[in-house]
Amino acid sequence: MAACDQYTIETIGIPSLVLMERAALETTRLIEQLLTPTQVLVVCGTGNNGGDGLAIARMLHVHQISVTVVLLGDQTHASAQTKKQLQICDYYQIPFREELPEDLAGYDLIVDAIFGIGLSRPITGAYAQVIQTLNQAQASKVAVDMPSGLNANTGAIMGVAFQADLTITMAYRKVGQLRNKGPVYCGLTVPVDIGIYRNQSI
Ligand SMILES: NC(=O)C1=CN([C@@H]2O[C@H](COP(=O)(O)OP(=O)(O)OC[C@H]3O[C@@H](n4cnc5c(N)ncnc54)[C@H](O)[C@@H]3O)[C@@H](O)[C@H]2O)[C@@H](O)CC1
Ligand SMILES: [K+]
Repeated sequence: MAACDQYTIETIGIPSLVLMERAALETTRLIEQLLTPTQVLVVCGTGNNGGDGLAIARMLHVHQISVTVVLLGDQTHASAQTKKQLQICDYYQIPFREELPEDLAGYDLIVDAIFGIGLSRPITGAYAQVIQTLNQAQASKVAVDMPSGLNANTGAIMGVAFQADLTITMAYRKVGQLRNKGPVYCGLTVPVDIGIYRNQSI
């Protein structure tokens, strides 16, 4: 998948931010159609999966759906696209918090945009605690691209993983969604077309 992203961005020339906007548009559309949420908690990391989450939060906000954004990690280390999405959220005066709200009972939807296919090591510490707390909430749960903590290649749990009801995944299903713990942690998996394509050699 990373090779397909790279090919689309570097060889075909579609900018990364365009793909992110398409990912967020498709995800927001499905969330609104399938779940009609009213109070949404969007939990973001600082990689591009988090950038998807920030764009989704902004699109829900523009559609007058109440959103709370939690940004985990050091935003000075955020990817370029995620920094851009933070600036756009600033324009819309969408505030973000660095920790989960005490009480999650008021949310009818939680969106997991902490880690996607860039997860590279087991999840520990504050990230692990956040995921465990989210898993206990009553709200519906949507994962952006991958449930955070699920290995995209193997379907193994990397310490802890977000337990999704619905996973909206970009372009193609990942191997890890179909193997091992993948089906259990993804819930229903829906691939969406965001303009990423593979060439014959990938
Ligand atoms: N490349 C692109 O242009 C696109 C990417 N997209 C999204 O971007 C995601 C991939 O983005 P990235 O490659 O930035 O990766 P992620 O956003 O999945 O995560 C990468 C970040 O997490 C950190 N990290 C990894 N494992 C960790 C752990 N266990 N504990 C703490 N930090 C950890 C890494 O150091 C890095 O900063 C996709 O899953 C998809 O959601 C989409 O927006 C479509 C376009
Ligand atoms: K995720």
